[in-house]
Amino acid sequence: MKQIGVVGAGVMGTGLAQDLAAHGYTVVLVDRSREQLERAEHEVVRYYRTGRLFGHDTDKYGDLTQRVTYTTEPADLGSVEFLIENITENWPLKAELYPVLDRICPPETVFAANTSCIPITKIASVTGRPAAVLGMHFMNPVPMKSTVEVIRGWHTSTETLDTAQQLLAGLDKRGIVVNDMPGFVSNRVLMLTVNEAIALVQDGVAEPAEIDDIFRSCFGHASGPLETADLIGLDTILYSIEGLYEFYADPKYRPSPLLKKMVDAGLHGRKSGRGFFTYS
Ligand SMILES: NC(=O)c1ccc[n+]([C@@H]2O[C@H](COP(=O)([O-])OP(=O)(O)OC[C@H]3O[C@@H](n4cnc5c(N)ncnc54)[C@H](O)[C@@H]3O)[C@@H](O)[C@H]2O)c1
Repeated sequence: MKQIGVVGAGVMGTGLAQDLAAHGYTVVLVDRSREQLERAEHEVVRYYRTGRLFGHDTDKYGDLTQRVTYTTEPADLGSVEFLIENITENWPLKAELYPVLDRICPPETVFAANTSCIPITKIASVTGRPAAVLGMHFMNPVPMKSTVEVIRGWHTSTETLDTAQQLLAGLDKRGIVVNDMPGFVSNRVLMLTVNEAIALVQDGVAEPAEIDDIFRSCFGHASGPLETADLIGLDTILYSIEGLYEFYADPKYRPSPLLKKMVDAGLHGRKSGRGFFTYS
């Protein structure tokens, strides 16, 4: 497996392109926004130059920047052997995209959905290859994280899971396989925690820095829920929690009004320069 398609050049798609290229894969990176592709290219070049500072051998296979193609044309995915989809966490958008990918890619191409919460079985249902669809929930930032939550949809075949594990091995990562339900393991728990942390800010119980400090200092977590939310993107958090609310029809997933207000105000976290904290 050498050529990998990556659809969506946002936070996750860019991280994947960096990591795949650094491990010798050739990447076709697709986004509908030219501006996002330009931003992604800038980040890939920056990673090539600075990755070594974080102990990453970005030069192991030569110049990784030469192995990424940037395009707005899904038709350029016609010969990829494996595809990882990372577009906005929005079901209508994904439901429109997958049938297009299904027509373009060879029937044996595996489709891995890097979604936070959308059920894999639902994604597979809009393709003609449900056995070749699985979830691969990569963690952010992709090049820094060694473990991936792998999701087995209703129809996902053993061959598809094996192919995905092979790709992960090529990235020096390990997959933990779980069954399919909205939010899987990680985000069914994390989204509730983040949402409740936002409710604490809304209720004036504590400042964001104090909430995160409690998680880091008292529980020994590597980061607090609000800095994690900023890293993920508050828009992605809102889409995810709205998805869980809808899929489970359970009021425990009701998004915090403060989260909705911040997203409306354009405070999308680290990627927009401001969320619960400010970034330069
Ligand atoms: N941010 C995280 O920490 C994180 C972690 C794991 C998984 N995810 C999941 O990964 C996916 C992407 O998240 P992100 O944070 O990178 O989002 P993002 O908002 O940073 O990027 C999404 C990208 O998708 C593009 N896009 C939207 N519709 C498209 C289409 N039809 N065709 C091509 N490109 C399209 C947008 O232009 C944008 O560049 C989501 O499903 C999210 O839930 C996110």
